[in-house]
Amino acid sequence: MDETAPVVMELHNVSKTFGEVQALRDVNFHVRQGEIVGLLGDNGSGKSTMVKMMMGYHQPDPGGEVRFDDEPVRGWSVAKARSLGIETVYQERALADLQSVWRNMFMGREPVNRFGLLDTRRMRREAAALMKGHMGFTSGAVHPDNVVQTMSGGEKQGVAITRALHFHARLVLLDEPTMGLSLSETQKTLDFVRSIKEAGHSAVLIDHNINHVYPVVDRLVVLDRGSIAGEFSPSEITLDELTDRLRTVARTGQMEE
Ligand SMILES: Nc1ncnc2c1ncn2[C@@H]1O[C@H](COP(=O)(O)OP(=O)(O)OP(=O)(O)O)[C@@H](O)[C@H]1O
Repeated sequence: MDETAPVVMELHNVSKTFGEVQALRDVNFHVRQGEIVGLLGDNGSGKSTMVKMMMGYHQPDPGGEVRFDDEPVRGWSVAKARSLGIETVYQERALADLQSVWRNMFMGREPVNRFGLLDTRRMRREAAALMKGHMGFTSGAVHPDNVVQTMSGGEKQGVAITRALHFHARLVLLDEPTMGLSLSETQKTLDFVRSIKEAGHSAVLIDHNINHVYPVVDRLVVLDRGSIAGEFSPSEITLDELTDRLRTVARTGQMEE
C-alpha cells in the first residue's frame, strides 16, 4: 500500500456514547485513497458504530471530528456523506426491498429526460447493461424490473456494489457483506471489494470471518471495547498469528500478552 496516498476519510478523537454505553472511545482512524481497511473485533466492540459514524448516521460526541479530504466536515449527516461519495453496502439494509433493481440503482440520482421527467427507459437500459457488466448476470434470471425482495442475498449485494461502482463512490463501507451468502456469492462479493481498489477507490470492510477479510485488505484494524487495540498489514502477520492475537485481545484486551 502506498503510504503517501492522500487520506480520504479520518476520524479524529471520535467517541460515541449511548446513555451508559461508550461504544467508541477516542478513536483515531483513517482510510487512504485506494486502500481497503478491515475492521475486526468481538461482538459489541464498536465496529458497526464506527461504520455508521463514517456513513453520517451518527455524529461524534463533542471533541471528536470527522474529516474528509483533509478538511473537517460540518453538518455531518447521511446526505452529506452521500454527497461526498460515501456509499454503504449492507446485506439487508442497503436496498429498498419492494422496489425494482433499476429503481434501486438510481435512487436519489435519477436521470431526467428533456421534459424534466424521470427517464425510466434510460434507467432500465443502463441497469441492464450494468448488471451484465459489473455483476456478470448473463443468465437472464435477473431482470432490471425484478423486485429486490425476490433476489438472493448475493444478487442484492451485487446491486448495492454495482451502484457504488457506477456512481464512482470514493469510499465504500461494507458491514458484514458476506453474511448468509453461499461460497460462490461470497467469492463474488470479495472480488467486488477488490475491484473497488482496482478502480482507485477505498473501502472499509467488516466481516466476522477473518478468512474473508485477510486476503482482500491492505490494513487490519482491531477494535476492543470501543478503542483501537492494534493495527496490522497482512504482509506483517500470518493468518494463524492474527487468529492467535485476536483470541488474546478477546481475553485480555491487549494485542499481546
Ligand atoms: N443506538 C444504540 N443505542 C444504544 N447502544 C448502542 C447503540 N448502537 C450500539 N450500541 C452499543 O454500543 C456497543 C457497540 O456496538 P456495535 O454495534 O458498534 O458493535 P459491533 O462491534 O458492530 O458488534 P457486532 O459484531 O455484534 O455487530 C454495544 O454495546 C452496543 O450495544
